[in-house]
Order: sequence, then C-alpha cells, then structure tokens
Amino acid sequence: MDAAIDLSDATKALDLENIRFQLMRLEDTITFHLIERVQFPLNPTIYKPGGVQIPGSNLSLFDWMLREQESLQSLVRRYQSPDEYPFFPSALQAPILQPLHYPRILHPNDVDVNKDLKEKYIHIILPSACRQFGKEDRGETEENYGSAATCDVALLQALSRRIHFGKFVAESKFRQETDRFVGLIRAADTEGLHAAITNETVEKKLLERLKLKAKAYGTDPSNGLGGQGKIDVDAVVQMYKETVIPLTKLVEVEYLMQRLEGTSWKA
Ligand SMILES: O=C(O)C(=O)C[C@]1(C(=O)O)C=C[C@@H](O)C=C1
Repeated sequence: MDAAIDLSDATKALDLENIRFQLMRLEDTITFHLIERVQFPLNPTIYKPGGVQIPGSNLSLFDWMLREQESLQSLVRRYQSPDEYPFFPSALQAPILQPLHYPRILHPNDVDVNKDLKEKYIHIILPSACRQFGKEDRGETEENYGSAATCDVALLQALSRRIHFGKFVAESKFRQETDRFVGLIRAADTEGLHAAITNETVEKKLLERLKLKAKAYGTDPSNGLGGQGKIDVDAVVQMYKETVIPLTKLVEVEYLMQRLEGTSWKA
C-alpha cells in the first residue's frame, strides 16, 4: 500500500537492483512516518493492555487500532500481497474486491518476525526517537493518544513490509549463487548464511543516505539545513542499524533455512 513493487512479474521481483530500489523508497516512507510520530509524546499508556479503557476489548489502544486497521485493510486485499504480513492474522476478513493472482515467487515458508518487530518498536525504537522530541521532556504529559497510535500503525506496517522484503532478497541471492547456498543450508550453517547474505558496502551506503534523508526531510526548506530538525537524525540511523537491518537479515537467513524443504536438493 506504499511504494509499489511489481510482484506479478517474477523476473522484476527477483532483480536485486530492483529490490534495493524498493528498499530505498521505503526509507522515505519510514522516515516520513517517524517524523509524523515524533510530533507526539511517547505516550507509554497506549501500549499497555487496559491502559486506555476500550469497550469490549482488553487490548492496548495501539494493538486495538492495529487489529482494526488490519481487519479493514484485509477487505481491500492488503494481505493477499506476498510482501504483507499481518500482526493479527485472526482479524482478517475475506476481501470485498476480486482476488488478485500473484505468481508464486517465494518458496513456501512460515517466516514472520512481526512479534519481535513490535516488541522492538515499542521498547527500543519509540523511546529513542521520542526522547528528544516527546513533550514529556518539556514538562508536558501524555496527549494525542489517537493521533500517536494512528502514526504508529502506519509506521509499524511500513517497517514490517520492509523487513519481510528480505525474503525476496534472499530468494534472489539463492538463485544467483545456488550451489553456495545449498551447501550452507544443508550444513545448517546459519553463521555462514548470515555472512553470505551480508553486503557491508550496501549497508554503509544505506546508513549514510539515511542520515542525509532524515536531516533533509526533517528540515523546513526555508531554514536551510542548519538548526534543530523535526527528528533526531541519530535515532533514525540507530533504528536501521539496530533493528531494521538485523531483522531483515534474520528474515533472509530463516527463509534460506527453509529454502530446500520439499525440493530435490534436500537429500
Ligand atoms: O541489499 C541487500 O543485499 C540486503 O540483503 C538488504 C540489506 C538491508 O537490510 O538493507 C541487508 C543485508 C545486507 O548486508 C545489505 C542490505
């Protein structure tokens, strides 16, 4: 529902340059959503079950909004797309739109790091991004619960999509160097797989680019690039360094570990 990648065309969907371009586009989406979120205080209450009373539900306000949003978006086929993973699969409904038929590009797998992502989002990403910008620091308390949770849902969904794109990256790398990967997978060498999918040059460039983006997107153009921006640039870079890239790599490795199931390579 954000930047489009053509998942109906297997050749394009597995072209590493094309995938990296999509990941780059998602940097923009994620940075903008984070800029929106940090306008509001950290608001820890909205992540606690029962923190905000919700008629007929024991969920936190954040989970409730995420669940309701997923339920609504399932109606317009969001979760038919192979790059979308719901946080609340039980909330999904049958689409009101005609089903789309995506070619099978990925090997069947059950890799899903959403639970881990949500924990890290609440306990690591938000506290570090909101610290400097949260109004608590200026002596104000919690406010704008609905607005903050609305931003959270959009941001978390974009992060999840970006991270699960790791499956396409891994499939692409597997097809490029099949013999090498088959050997590592057969040996269950997860460290070797981790090393094989890592490209330090790409990561370094990404973090440098992200720093520039966070500074540029968080600055009013009429003020030049000096002065206080709308977002803590280091928090954006940290988010990628400590959570987004590691979880993407985890998705890649876990996907590859399932890549030989049901194939003739699995001797
Ligand atoms: O672009 C790749 O090759 C990826 O695997 C993606 C990614 C990332 O998360 O951005 C992850 C691992 C690599 O070290 C480089 C970048």
